[in-house]
Amino acid sequence: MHCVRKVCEDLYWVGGNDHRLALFENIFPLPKGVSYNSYLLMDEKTVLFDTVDWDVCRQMLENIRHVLQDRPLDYLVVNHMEPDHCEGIEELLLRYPDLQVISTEKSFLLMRQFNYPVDGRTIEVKEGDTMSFGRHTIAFVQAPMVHWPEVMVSYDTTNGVLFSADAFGSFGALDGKLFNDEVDFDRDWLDEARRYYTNIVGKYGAHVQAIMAKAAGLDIRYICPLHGPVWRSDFDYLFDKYQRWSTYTPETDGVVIVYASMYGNTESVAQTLAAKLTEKGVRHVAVRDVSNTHFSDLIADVFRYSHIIFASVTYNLGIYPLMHNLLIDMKALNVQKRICGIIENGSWAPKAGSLIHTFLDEEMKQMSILNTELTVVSSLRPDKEGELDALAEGIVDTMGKGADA
Ligand SMILES: Cc1cc2nc3c(=O)[nH]c(=O)nc-3n(C[C@H](O)[C@H](O)[C@H](O)COP(=O)(O)O)c2cc1C
Repeated sequence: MHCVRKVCEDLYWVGGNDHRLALFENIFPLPKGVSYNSYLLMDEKTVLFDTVDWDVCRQMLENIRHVLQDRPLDYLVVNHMEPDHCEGIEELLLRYPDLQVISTEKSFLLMRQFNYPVDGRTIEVKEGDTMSFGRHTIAFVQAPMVHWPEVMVSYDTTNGVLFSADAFGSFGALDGKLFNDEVDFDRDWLDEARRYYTNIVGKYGAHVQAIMAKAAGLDIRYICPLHGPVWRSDFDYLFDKYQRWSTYTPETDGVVIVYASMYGNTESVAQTLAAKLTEKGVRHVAVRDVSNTHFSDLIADVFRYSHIIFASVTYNLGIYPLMHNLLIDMKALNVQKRICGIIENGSWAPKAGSLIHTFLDEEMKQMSILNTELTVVSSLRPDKEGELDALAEGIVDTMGKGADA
């Protein structure tokens, strides 16, 4: 059965939703599913913007057939040549023998590498090129590294629709609700949108800034991303989030305490610190066990909060492996400009604290470390509580002051 939504005059969402896929990119859990968005423009020519993953390809084909009725598909614009948006290409080329594919030089190179049979059916576009399909004229804008090097976005100069590729996307299936104003985005979508952005595009903040600067000059009325809701209102809300995330500016004045604990003693310190902070009036305090929180959630948290407290046991003279992995992931995704606190635990030769300190200091950018570092020897005894209080004070004193505090 077809499942289509009208976006605006002449334009239809013809993508698909998937609740069965366990892991996006074979790594990120999808508790709320995922959508693959594909958009069909019905002008004097018919133009499809991107395709979908193989899992929902039949759904997309049925949707396209339903909207086209007996018309052929004339053009396919490929804004992003990642396979989750391209698995429909081959099938479309077979079904529509006159179909031509519009994309960038790099994108066609990738298409050939991935064995999509596009040869002889390509129209190459570059920055600033436009094509008219009747009433609608589309401008093509390069957006390299948002999130692959070949990416472009397409802008319909006639009605202000921006086909934004992976930018402004989110994990989560649409489940019938296409537009941002049909959902409570802040309540139901923001966490998954943050997890999507920070883990998928987070590394490329400077490139996201570049495309946002280009977008600022456009009269945008709709943003059509490749995953998640279509935006047709509240652009300031969305741009504010993207501005913060892409400049590594915290979204929330608050603390995420990430702990690694094998027997519960370090966990107990983390809980006590959380209680002390809450008592001191800090409203946003999150406590995460590094062993049972998926790293993609931890990455979303460290992008979100102004303060990160690392509380780790020493493990064979090193940092607990999962905590070490988190630090490596944070570095890989360019996390920076945070205020950090360190709590270490060791029973005979505590080392985790100094190693975390060195990592933050030498491997990462603009991480400000509170000088109230705390060493716990096996368990926190009452005579050490003053040191934990001092750490809590240091956190409260630097709240709202950014990483330069
Ligand atoms: C496998 C293993 C390796 C450890 N290696 C060290 C170590 O190299 N140096 C040290 O001081 N403590 C070491 N410890 C002790 C822990 O760092 C920590 O003090 C202890 O597990 C209590 O904290 P917890 O209850 O939060 O797990 C080790 C513990 C385990 C189980």
